[in-house]
Amino acid sequence: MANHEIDEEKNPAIQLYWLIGALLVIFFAILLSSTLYDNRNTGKSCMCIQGVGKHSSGVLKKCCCDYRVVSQLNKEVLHPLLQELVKTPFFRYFKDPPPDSLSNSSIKSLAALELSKVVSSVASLKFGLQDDGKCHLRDCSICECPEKEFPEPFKAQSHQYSSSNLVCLEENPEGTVDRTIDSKTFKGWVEVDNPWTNDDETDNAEMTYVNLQLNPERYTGYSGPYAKRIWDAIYLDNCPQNYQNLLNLLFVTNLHYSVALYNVVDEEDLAFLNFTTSNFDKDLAGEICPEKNILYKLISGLHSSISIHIAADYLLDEALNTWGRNLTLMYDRVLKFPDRVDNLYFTFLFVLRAVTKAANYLDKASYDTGNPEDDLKTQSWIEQLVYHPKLKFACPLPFNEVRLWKGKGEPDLMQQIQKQFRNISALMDCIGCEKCRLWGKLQFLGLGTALKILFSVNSQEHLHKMFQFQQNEVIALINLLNRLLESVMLVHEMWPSLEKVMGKQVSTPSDQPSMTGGHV
Ligand SMILES: Cc1cc2nc3c(=O)[nH]c(=O)nc-3n(C[C@H](O)[C@H](O)[C@H](O)COP(=O)(O)OP(=O)(O)OC[C@H]3O[C@@H](n4cnc5c(N)ncnc54)[C@H](O)[C@@H]3O)c2cc1C
Repeated sequence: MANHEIDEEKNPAIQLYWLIGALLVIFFAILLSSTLYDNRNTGKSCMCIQGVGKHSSGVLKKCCCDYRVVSQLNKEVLHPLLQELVKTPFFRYFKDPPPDSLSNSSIKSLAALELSKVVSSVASLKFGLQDDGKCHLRDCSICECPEKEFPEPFKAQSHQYSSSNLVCLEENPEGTVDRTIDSKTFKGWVEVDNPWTNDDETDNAEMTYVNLQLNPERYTGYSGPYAKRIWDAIYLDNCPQNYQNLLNLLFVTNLHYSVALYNVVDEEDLAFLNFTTSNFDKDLAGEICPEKNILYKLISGLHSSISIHIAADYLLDEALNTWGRNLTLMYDRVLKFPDRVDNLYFTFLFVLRAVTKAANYLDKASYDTGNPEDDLKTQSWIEQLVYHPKLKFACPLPFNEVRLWKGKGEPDLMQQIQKQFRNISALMDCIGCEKCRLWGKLQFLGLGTALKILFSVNSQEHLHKMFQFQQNEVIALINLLNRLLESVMLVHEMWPSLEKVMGKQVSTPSDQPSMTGGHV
């Protein structure tokens, strides 16, 4: 018996088992301690992806900051700072091509969509997706404003538009735009390509500046099958392999177009078509491309934000030109859908994380508009925004991107998703309403910039090289953050009155704090 025990101890196989056992114990100990460390740093384990689409009960499930924290931070820190920032000369001008240069880029967008793979000619594609501009309000268009309004560094050195080219497309004060051509970039801003967007800022000599403060994102009257068609195409492009659906969409949109033009389809067919298109998003979000869920959430969150801004500044009475809040619209389009509210928060936290991750770069960047007093203020507000102690303490990691892109074949997936997002950005040129196109382009560029910051392919190896931005990208990023923040605050603010108006529970987190201030 004793001999047998000694034999066992000497048996190399048994010794190996012991060794493996010991290693496993060490491995689990390390795992446990790293999880505890993670939780200590972030308050909870942050994945921010899986649970957000489900109905929330007070927190953004598996997310790093709950609704209450987000709400407090917004009110006390982010809202005051962002409202100042977006009014500064640096952040209020966005570089945008004039409408008459869009026909080429629309064709480019369509080419970018690779629809040529499924249909034979670009011309028929153009017919399929180019918009009719069913935007019956003058408020849809933007208008040009005098060159003297611009900071010196923004002014073109050559190729300026003559005053006869400065056609005022509408007379109301909200629509003023300056289309002076910019041929001078800011000192320190580099012209690098953003792999996430279709941004052709570098090669378009016809770019002009638009004053965002004079062109608020609001109701424009752009609606009907044409607007929906763009959204459908955006959601559809979330899943590039799905060419059959793409084909279906083309078929459907062409039929919509035919219906509008020639009335060639009867009511029953139209009901079928509407049913088909309204189900695209659900299909795409859920069953067909679950791995692209994050992109879907970002787009859906942005869609919610746009809808909230439309409802918040709505033309209530066209005859009397009365503008105000349309609570029913806000409820019908966003608040009665828990996933749309969650996606809005998700997108907001995602963009907030991107801004804080790029803190070092943003803090050191040049905000030169030729007016040292303004520029110093801009610099100081940016510094406060990205390093605010309350933000660092309460919500240190609004979104944890580190755990993404770890699987096999992820570089390919990343490139595939980048391409999809570029295609989506390119679709903005197909929007038939000028003001919607402006805000659409800006916000998708902002989202592309956030994606570039968080998911740059080179982020691990070349951290110091990673953050290089075009001026327009930074302007878009900060303005997008402000738009999303305003939407989140509006949702909080509107809850009590919406419950009264609707007479029922709206889709809100159950621990919703009562928000009174923070008018957006
Ligand atoms: C990029 C872009 C910018 C626009 N900007 C403006 C603007 O500034 N002012 C303006 O008045 N109009 C704007 N529009 C038009 C506006 O967004 C709507 O399309 C229009 O008001 C008609 O709304 P709707 O109720 O038919 O639904 P839409 O908002 O067109 O939605 C289409 C379909 O998408 C799905 N859907 C809706 N919301 C979500 C969501 N959050 N997540 C997932 N799926 C969703 C639903 O199935 C819905 O039927 C813009 C359109 C686009 C594409």
